[in-house]
Amino acid sequence: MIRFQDVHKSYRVDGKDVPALQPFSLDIADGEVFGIIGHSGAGKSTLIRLINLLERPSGGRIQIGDVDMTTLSDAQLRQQRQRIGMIFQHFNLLASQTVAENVAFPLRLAGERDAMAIRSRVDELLARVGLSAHAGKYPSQLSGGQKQRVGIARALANRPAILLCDEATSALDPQTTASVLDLLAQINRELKLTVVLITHEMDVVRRVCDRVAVLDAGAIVENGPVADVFLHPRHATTRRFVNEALPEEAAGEQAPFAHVPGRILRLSFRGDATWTPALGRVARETGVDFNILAGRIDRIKDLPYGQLTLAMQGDRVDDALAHLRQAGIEIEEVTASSPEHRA
Ligand SMILES: Nc1ncnc2c1ncn2[C@@H]1O[C@H](COP(=O)(O)OP(=O)(O)OP(=O)(O)O)[C@@H](O)[C@H]1O
Repeated sequence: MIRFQDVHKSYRVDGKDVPALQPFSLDIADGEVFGIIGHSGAGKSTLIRLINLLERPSGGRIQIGDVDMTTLSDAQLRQQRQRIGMIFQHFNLLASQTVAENVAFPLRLAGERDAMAIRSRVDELLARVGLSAHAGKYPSQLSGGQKQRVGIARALANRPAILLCDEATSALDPQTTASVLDLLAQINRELKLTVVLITHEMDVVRRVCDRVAVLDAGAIVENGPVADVFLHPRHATTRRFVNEALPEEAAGEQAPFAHVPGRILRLSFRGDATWTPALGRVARETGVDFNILAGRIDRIKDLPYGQLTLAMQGDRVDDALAHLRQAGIEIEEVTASSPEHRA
C-alpha cells in the first residue's frame, strides 16, 4: 500500500512558497493500476515524484508498506528506490549505450557484478517487452514505442514492487500507445506490481486503470473506481476529460434535448447488463415508447459497458425505470438545463 497522509507540497519561487499540491490523503492498494489525471500544471508530476521522494513533501507522511519514506536516511532511501521503477515521457535512455546496456545499467547500479547473471536477466527482460532481436541496437535506431519498451525493461530490472509511469505514452501515436498500455497491463497482471501512472488523457485511464484520482489546480477533486468516475463523473473537470475521451458520435449526447418529446434518460450498462435485452422487454411490458438519441458500447479495462441516451414516453415510464434499475441498469435523468450536459 502506498499511503499519503495529509501530504502537501509547495515550491519556493522568488523567496515565496507557491503551493503545487493542496493537503490530500490517498491510498493506493498493492497490485492495482492507479491513474492520476489532470491538465498541465495540475500537479501530476509533483504527486508521482513524491512517491519515490524525487520531490520532498512540505508536510505530511508518505508510507510504502510499513516504511515512512520521509524519515529515511539517504542510504535507506536509495535502497527503497530500487523497489520503485519509473518510466518517462521521453524515455530517458542513454544514447551512447545499446539497448542491452541500458537495461543492464540499473543492475550494475544495484551492485550486480556477475556478467552472466546480468546477461541472463537482460535477456529475460528484453523477451518480456518483445525486444530480444534489438539488444545490440542504439536508442536512435528504435521507434518511440520500442524506446519505451526499453524504458520498461530497465524499470523492471531490479524487480520493483511499484512502477511509476510519468506520461509514458504521451509522446506516442494512438496505436503504439495501445500496445504499450497492453504491455503495462500484462506486467501488472503477471508480476503483480503496483502501477501508478499520470496522464492527461481519460482514454489511457479507461484502458488500463482500476482506480483514478482527478487533479485540478493542485487538489484531488474526484477519486474512485474508473467505471464509477467514467460513467458518472461528478466534477466539471472530470466531465471534460470524459467527454474528450468519447468519439465524435457521442458528442451528440451533449446537444440540448429541449425539442425532444418525452423524458430524456441516460442508461449505463456494466458487465453482464450490457448484453441483456432488458430494454425491449421492459418497453413491451410497460407499454412505453423509446427513441434512441445516442449510444456506445466499449470497455473500461476488462469491463464491457454501454451507454444509451434515449427519450421515453408513456404512462408508465416510472415503472419502466424501476424495472430497468432492477435489471442492474444505472439511470440518470438528463435535463436540457443540467450543467453536466452542457459542453
Ligand atoms: N521545481 C519547481 N519549482 C517551482 N515550481 C514548480 C516546480 N515544479 C513544478 N512547479 C509548479 O508546480 C505546479 C505543478 O506542476 P507539475 O509539474 O507537478 O504539474 P503537471 O500536472 O505534472 O503538469 P505537466 O502535465 O505540464 O507536466 C505548476 O504550477 C508548476 O509550475
